[in-house]
Amino acid sequence: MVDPALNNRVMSGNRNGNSGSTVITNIGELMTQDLEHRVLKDAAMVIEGERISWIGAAKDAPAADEMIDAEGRAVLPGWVDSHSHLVFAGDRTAEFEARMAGESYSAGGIAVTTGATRSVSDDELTRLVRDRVAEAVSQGTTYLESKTGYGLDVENEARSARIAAAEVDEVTYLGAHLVPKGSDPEEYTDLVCGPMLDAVLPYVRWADVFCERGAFTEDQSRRVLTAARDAGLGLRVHGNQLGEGPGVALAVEFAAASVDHVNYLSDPDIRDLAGTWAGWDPATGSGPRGTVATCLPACDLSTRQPLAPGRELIDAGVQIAMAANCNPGTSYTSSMAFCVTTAVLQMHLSVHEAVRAATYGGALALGRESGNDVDGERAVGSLAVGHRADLHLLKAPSATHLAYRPGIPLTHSVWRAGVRAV
Ligand SMILES: N=CN[C@@H](CCC(=O)O)C(=O)O
Ligand SMILES: [Zn+2]
Repeated sequence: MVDPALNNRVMSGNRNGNSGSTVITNIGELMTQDLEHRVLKDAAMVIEGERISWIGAAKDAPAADEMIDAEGRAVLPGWVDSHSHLVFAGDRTAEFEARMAGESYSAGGIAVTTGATRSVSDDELTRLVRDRVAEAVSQGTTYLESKTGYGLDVENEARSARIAAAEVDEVTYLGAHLVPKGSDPEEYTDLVCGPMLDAVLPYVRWADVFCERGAFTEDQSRRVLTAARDAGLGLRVHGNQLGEGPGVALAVEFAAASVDHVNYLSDPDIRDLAGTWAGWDPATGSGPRGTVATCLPACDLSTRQPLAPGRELIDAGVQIAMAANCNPGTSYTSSMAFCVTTAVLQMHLSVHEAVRAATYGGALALGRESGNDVDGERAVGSLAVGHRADLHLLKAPSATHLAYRPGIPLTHSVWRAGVRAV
């Protein structure tokens, strides 16, 4: 059961609202996803306020105000879901049914959701987003990004950004999701780069563009990325989802934090992405961060696209993230566990690699990883002293059960910024 009050963006203290300490002991497997990739057996950890203050062997655990016996269960970092589109109303069941009957996905369906989203009140849209965040948290997600992109005019994009900013951890401006019917593509791109960008700026940290046939061309995408960069936003790109195209190359050119989907990659795309990580040291997390390739396996299955080549990307030296891409068109799920299961069973990642992509990788895509405590906020996506206490206890002795027991809801309990959320 999720306490809706726990969905607030900034939280501190424990369930009782004080800043006492809690030791979680008798942890069967503690998968830290820290820089050393430590996986501890018979472990314990201590939470103080919103942070982790101690990690080690259960036998050495210090005393604390409260003691929780994990009874041999596994503990991992809460999921960091770095790609979602939560600000929407309505659903697209009919489109999904048609797709399962053989239709292919096209960007045009975004217009259906835009109409439904514009038609609901602020209160209703807020409730819908809040419910989706609660659903994600109940499955172990503790840090969540959402895009705008179903407003597609100045007023509705600003409204989406404002609502998202109150409900999720990171907001990405996606006015460049679809050219609305009846609009001239160049004039609409001007709007995205001008008045719409100005209107969303107070609420967003990132900007994105859907660079794909049926959405935005390479030139239009370049204009959007340039305007967003000049406005001080971090960048990401929806790229190479429906076919090979310029998305990855643009993301690399603009040093974007991530390029997402990445289903159709040429050899040069993979080589260029790997090149962005050449100066970064994975052992210390220092050096210039490259462009994360974000894989969205639930979306790939729901749109019947080939799964993103996560194995090849990792082998080439690219840092990857895994995200649920919750949205009504291509991936109506917030289940990160489903993505991890698919990554292991179908994309040939090890359990450790899949969990890493869904925790540390997401944090890397959002610039919130270890050693990068920007704006005074604590690192997320890995468990180490000083990091935000975002924990996911499984109803299982090891993370391997996520793949070994597909479809079984394995979330036992969740802490978000030191607060028991589930
Ligand atoms: N591909 C672009 N945007 C979303 C889907 C949007 C929609 O069809 O509603 C995605 O990430 O899959
Ligand atoms: Zn998306």
